[in-house]
Amino acid sequence: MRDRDDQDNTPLRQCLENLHRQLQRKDVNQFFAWPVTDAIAPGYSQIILRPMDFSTMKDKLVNDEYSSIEEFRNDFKVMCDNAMIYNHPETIYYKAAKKLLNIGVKMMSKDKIASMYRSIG
Ligand SMILES: CC(=O)c1cc(-c2ccccn2)c2ncccn12
Repeated sequence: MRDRDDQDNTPLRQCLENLHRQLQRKDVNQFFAWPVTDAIAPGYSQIILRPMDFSTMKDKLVNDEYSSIEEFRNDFKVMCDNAMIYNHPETIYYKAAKKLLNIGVKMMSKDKIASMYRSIG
């Protein structure tokens, strides 16, 4: 029986905590820190059917809802893609999402993920 502590410091969990921290540091304006609300983005919940943000990703991480780095990377990509769907290309949000996505794709390339799995054994 694995107690709570065991689940806290599995190699995958440590890897995801590290990736989450590194990626969130790149969101200097904290545009992606919290769920986007209809109050700040009119009609958002009608247009974006699968919202995602760093706080939700952290909750999923803490609740061990990610069984792989690829699942984590998918949520990250959804978060960035949402911003490029809802916002026009000339907005600060679209540009921030494009830049963040580029950083994340490099940080979580197939090769990088393979080497992470090798390092976490
Ligand atoms: C990520 C995103 O689409 C976003 C974040 C924000 C945001 C996030 C934090 C503070 C202010 N605005 C936002 N505001 C209007 C339209 C879209 N957004």
